[in-house]
Amino acid sequence: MNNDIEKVLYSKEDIKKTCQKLGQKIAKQYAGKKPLVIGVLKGAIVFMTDLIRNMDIYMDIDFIDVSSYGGGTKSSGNVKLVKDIDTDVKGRNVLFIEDIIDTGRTLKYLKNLLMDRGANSIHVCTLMDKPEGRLVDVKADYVGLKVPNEFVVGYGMDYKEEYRNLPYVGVLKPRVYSNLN
Ligand SMILES: O=P(O)(O)OC[C@H]1O[C@H](OP(=O)(O)OP(=O)(O)O)[C@H](O)[C@@H]1O
Ligand code: HPA
Ligand SMILES: [Mg+2]
Repeated sequence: MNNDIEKVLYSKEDIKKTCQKLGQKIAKQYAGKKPLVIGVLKGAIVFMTDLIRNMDIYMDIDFIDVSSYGGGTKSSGNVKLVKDIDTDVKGRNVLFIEDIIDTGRTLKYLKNLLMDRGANSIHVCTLMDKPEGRLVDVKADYVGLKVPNEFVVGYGMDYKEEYRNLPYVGVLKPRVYSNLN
């Protein structure tokens, strides 16, 4: 896998520091509020497990699975709900955990969904933000690191379902996309 990477954008150490900083900041703001922390599958799994271990507060966790990239590098434009949460969100303070916000379509869909179900507040924490990719107007409340307008993989993020287990975030070599080895 390492051999498929052209450049590393953020190292394991960069990400570790970011998780500590974000976790402590969020914990301060949610102290006493017992948030419902919702991980957006599959990309957010790695980040969420590191982030919540840096938050010394009571919380509930749940997961929602949505998909719009179908494994490729372009958003289909259609956000598909694959698995819903099990928790009733009425009156809850919800914090979504995302790996990346790119076009913003996924986040817009998720915010609308829970607003309609009567959540008290909805905030979003993303490890990566790609502002130049934005096609709909949404912002995260907590942003870890910015990425340029390139397709990135690792630390939860995939290309064709692979590379999620890389401990850093990077860009793939062009030959990976052309399937040449
Ligand atoms: O801002 P957007 O353009 O909507 O892109 C961001 C979303 O796309 C990716 O999910 P994907 O649909 O690839 O599913 P996955 O997490 O299972 O890989 C990523 O994990 C975010 O949830
Ligand atoms: O740059 C990206 N990489 C992986 N998954 C993604 N989903 C949206 N943007 C990206
Ligand atoms: Mg994906």
